[in-house]
Amino acid sequence: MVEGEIENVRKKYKGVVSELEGEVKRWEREGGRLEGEVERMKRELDRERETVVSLRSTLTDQANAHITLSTQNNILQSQITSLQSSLQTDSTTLSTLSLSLTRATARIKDLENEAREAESVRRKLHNMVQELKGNIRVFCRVRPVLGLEAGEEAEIRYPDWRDRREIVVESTSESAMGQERKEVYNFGFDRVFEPSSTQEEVFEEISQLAQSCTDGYNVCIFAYGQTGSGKSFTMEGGGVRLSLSSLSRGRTDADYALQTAGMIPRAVQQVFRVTDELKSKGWEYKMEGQFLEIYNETINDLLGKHEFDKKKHEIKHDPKTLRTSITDTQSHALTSPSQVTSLLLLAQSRRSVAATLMNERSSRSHSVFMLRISGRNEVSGERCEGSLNLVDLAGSERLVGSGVAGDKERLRETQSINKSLSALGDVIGALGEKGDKGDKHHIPYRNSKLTYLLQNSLSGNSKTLMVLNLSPLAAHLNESLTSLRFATKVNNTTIGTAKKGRLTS
Ligand SMILES: Nc1ncnc2c1ncn2[C@@H]1O[C@H](COP(=O)(O)OP(=O)(O)OP(=O)(O)O)[C@@H](O)[C@H]1O
Repeated sequence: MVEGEIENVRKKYKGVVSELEGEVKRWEREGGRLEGEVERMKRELDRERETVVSLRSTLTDQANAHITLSTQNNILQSQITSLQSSLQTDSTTLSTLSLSLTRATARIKDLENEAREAESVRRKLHNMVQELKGNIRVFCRVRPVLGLEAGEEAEIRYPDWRDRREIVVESTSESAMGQERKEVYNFGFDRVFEPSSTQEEVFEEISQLAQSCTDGYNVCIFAYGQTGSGKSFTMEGGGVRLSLSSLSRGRTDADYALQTAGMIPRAVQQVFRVTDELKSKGWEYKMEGQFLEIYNETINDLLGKHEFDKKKHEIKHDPKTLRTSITDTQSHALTSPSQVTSLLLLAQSRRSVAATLMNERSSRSHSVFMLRISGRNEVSGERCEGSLNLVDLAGSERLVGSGVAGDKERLRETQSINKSLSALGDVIGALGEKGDKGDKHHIPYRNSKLTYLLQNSLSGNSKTLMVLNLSPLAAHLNESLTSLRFATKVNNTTIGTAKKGRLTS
């Protein structure tokens, strides 16, 4: 029974036991899992410990770096403070300096104005000296070396940089003993223009003179010099003859023509401007112009009705009015500078037509642009008459060599040129002597067409300027010296003080 009882109990608890056994196994598995977990946590803890150690050391490093940086920061801060203070000082100095600069600039402006005024006083005094000296002036202008001529220059110096009145020419020759001999020639004129001088600069010196025709003076401006020395360039300008150098600098024809406009267009422009300004003072002006050429002692009208002037012209001087007229020539009423430009172009084209027909005729003839001006002042009742004659003389070179003697036409041209140029020199010389001998002294105006044509503008009562044009080339040195001597003779002549052709009605 007990056994039965045990068996019953065993049966009764068998399920519980197996359940408990299952529970024990589950707990054993859980224990194993927890042990693994503990193992993993331990490893993790170790890693974290290592991390903490490394972080601590990093922290220490960072703390050290922080200390270094804050030290540097302090140093920089103090540097900034010191820079700021020196900046402050500098900006104060700068303000002082800029104030001094403003004052200095103003002073420079004042001084420049003073210098300009002094220069204009000097110019006026210079002009007064000129007036006292007489009314003939001589300018000398040396043209630049042209492209292909480089390396062929003569030795020419301009030592008088202030007043620009001297020119020194040096020539080297070989003596009979074979020794090199250097000769130095000094010349002085009223003004010397170096090759770099512009047309504007030349006109600045001439403008007062040209303008005086509006005050009733007779003014004569001659360009003298050998062929190719720049006479036409000076009187008429570079015109449409574009130089290669100007093209390469990208200039247009119009720019070049404007910049290189010569004394004739500039003088005409100025006369128109001045007469326009004088309108407000009651003056009314009438202007008329002629353009003549004297070739082989005959006069040709470059502005006549026909392209070729075949007429014979006579020069007439009215002793009462002192007016000069040339029979059968056209006198054009001048109304605007642009109309004058067209007339000049017409004259130029007629000269070049003639030049192609007759071997370089333009350099073998004189051209005379004559502007007559008469003014009337309705308010004051004054009247005045003046004239402006701008003359481009024939090439002054002496023709040597067998070719000329054989060439009849060339010989005749040369004789005509020599005759008229020496007549011009004689007239100027005689005008100089007239001062000593009184009015009865004979002036040989009739010795050439040129001097006879300009008789009334070449008296002691008129203002005369000769612009001597020189070539800069060594090959032309002898010709240049001859020209310089001729111009010196003219320059040493004293002719009377100019008188205005001012009449009172
Ligand atoms: N001041 C200057 N600047 C630039 N070129 C110049 C100057 N003077 C003259 N020339 C140039 O030199 C050359 C000769 O000048 P130009 O024809 O005026 O001489 P000229 O004395 O009138 O000669 P001709 O008696 O043959 O008429 C031209 O090509 C001209 O353009």
